[in-house]
Amino acid sequence: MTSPKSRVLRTTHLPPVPEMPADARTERSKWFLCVDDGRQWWEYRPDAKEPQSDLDRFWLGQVAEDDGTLPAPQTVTGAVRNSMQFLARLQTESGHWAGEYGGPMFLIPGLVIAWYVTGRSETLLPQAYRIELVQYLRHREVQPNGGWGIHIESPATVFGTALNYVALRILGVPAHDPVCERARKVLHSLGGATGIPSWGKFWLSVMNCYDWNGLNPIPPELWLLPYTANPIHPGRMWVHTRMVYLPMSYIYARRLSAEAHDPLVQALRSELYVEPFDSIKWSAQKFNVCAVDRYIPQSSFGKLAWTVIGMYEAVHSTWLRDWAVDHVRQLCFNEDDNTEFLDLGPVNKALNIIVTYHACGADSDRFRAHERTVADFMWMADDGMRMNGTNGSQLWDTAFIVQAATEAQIVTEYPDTSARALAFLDACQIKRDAPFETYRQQAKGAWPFSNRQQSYTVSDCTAEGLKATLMLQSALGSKRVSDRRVQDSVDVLLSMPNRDGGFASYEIIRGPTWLEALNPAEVFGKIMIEYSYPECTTSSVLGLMAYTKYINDGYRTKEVARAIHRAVKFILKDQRKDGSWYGAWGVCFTYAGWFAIESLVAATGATYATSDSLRRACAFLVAHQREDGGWGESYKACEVGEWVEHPQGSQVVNTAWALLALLRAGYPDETVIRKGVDLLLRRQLPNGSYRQEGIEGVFNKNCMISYPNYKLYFPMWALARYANTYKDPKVVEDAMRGRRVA
Ligand SMILES: CC(C)=CCC[C@@H](C)[C@H]1CC[C@@]2(C)C3=C(CC[C@]12C)[C@@]1(C)CC[C@H](O)C(C)(C)[C@@H]1CC3
Repeated sequence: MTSPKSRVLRTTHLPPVPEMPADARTERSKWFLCVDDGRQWWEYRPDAKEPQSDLDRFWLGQVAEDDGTLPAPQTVTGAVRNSMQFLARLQTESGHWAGEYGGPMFLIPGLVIAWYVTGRSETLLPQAYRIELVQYLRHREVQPNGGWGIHIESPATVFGTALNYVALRILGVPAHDPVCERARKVLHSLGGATGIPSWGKFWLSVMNCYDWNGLNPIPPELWLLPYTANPIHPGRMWVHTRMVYLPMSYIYARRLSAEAHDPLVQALRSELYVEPFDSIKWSAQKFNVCAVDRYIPQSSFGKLAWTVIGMYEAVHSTWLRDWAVDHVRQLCFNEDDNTEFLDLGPVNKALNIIVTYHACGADSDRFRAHERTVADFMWMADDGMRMNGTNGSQLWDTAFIVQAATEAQIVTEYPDTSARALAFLDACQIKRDAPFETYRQQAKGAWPFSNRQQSYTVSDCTAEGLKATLMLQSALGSKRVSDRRVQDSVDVLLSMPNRDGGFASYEIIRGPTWLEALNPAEVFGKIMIEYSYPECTTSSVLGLMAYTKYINDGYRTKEVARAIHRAVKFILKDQRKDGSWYGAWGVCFTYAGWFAIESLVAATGATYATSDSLRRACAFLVAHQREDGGWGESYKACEVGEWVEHPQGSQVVNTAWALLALLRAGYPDETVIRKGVDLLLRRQLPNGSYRQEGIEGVFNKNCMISYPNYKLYFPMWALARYANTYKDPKVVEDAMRGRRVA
């Protein structure tokens, strides 16, 4: 099969998208979360008579904070029980905990553009979804001036504003709607869409309201180079980067764009810029990125390299390009086939939809399979519908809930919940390696971040899945995951240590650090290759230790011991002078500090009394405790790499991480710890849950991502650890005074 050569994505033969009325809403009581074997998606059933589940109602903001069903806790364990009671209400029939996973503000536009240029299928984005996507974008406008940022807490940027503006217009919001008027004003004040970062230049080009000549090339030929001894083969890049640039290179090579005479395209061309579209010098825009957007400074080496690649683009051979495009198309298909069309993440999902449409057509089975799996990424909540950062965080949340409940010694009090969770952990383990080539790490034996179908190995998810399984099997006295399968997961973990002893996210580090200078995505840091992270390293250490503790059948014993030893060395080396660790995946120092301390204590037997590293780590945390007993970090800490106080004060999630860390380290001053515990007790709602506070997670240093389930289980975990350490102390009255009531 060879790829079609046409460049036009035909859009004008379809009826125009009707105008979306400003008051378009769906009925909150008619949304239902469906699950099947770890998959999850929201359905709108306007005629439904059946009641929603607690889970549906919770995410739609309909669960009372005080429904009078739980006793006010008298002991810390009582507060733990209330948390667990609430969590048990939210478990899905699949056994996993589902949740929202929004935050990034550049995902919806890609999908909406893909929807527009591939035939506007009702299956891909049903009307109810489109209404709620618009609601979400309205809700998430930056206050007070309008526009959108790169994530929900970010100030407005060109990237967020231009792309979401296009999304709204595609979805039928007219240019004169106040939300669009405000966004245009913001966009124009930032210089208009010529200064949009490269991923935005790409999406606007697909919409044909930016010119492909204003974009640095994305040559598909790179994929034809030999892998061995070649540092620039894309297979050596960080998996997210290569899987995004793969379909981008197909679309770029064929310059796929909507039809220019589409009236919406014409309208957008006149709305997005401060100058007339036809007067823009496109080749001068390649490196034009608005200052508020840019996170990574443009290196001169990078600029030179991209200029050379640009020269190649001007003279490239057609037959080589055709060959490369065919190869790339096959790799996209392989990715789809390996992941049951879920793909690695929301960005390559939207891109692969376009590739599939172009290569196979809208009536093909492949395109249909793509349409059907879009819903896995969409999450409905009280503020409308967003696109999640992955197809869910099923395994991640479930593994932590299980571990928190195990430490709280309450899994046997919840036999059904626990049995279902174990069934999910069992089903979620990946049972085979990816059958089709896309340069993947071993997958057989791994646990993924979301579900088995998506099938990507992640080091720490494997370890957390393994730990949770072994703990739960032991607590329940039931064995669903055989020792052989546990050995498979040990194999995965042992395939992952880097030369520095640390563990990266999806794969070992495959490329040289200087590749980072070629990072074409100006808004993300550290994306070209993998890096060792203290969080992933800690989870991996603890996973291997759990294996030794619970199974200990002599399998690869020496290698396990060596991997643990080297990993600990990495963690010690990664500690900063001030005693902290920088968190790459959570906000920020409380997150990484908690992880690092866990593995140092577990693997070395270090105590506060014996270890200088632990003492410094604790001193760092204690120095940042706030007056009210809690800890609160702003997401800005991730951007700047230094502690930044949260403007709204203490956050329950940061407080829980700091407490888990101090308790694990054996920090000797109980009053410090108790003050933090009291803050968690005060903030717990009568139904056992907590209110949503600031954003919890991060990726690539500059984009934040929500982990709303964290507030439901990390406080519970910290309270359980406190109760275990201090023999279930009473909830003192002071702590409960001022407790929040709905
Ligand atoms: C730049 C692009 C492609 C954007 C799409 C978003 C993805 C890159 C993000 C969204 C969720 C995300 C932060 C995630 C991770 C990597 C990057 C992801 C997939 C990992 C798996 C890395 C390892 C981490 O320890 C942890 C498991 C917490 C996260 C989970 C989510």
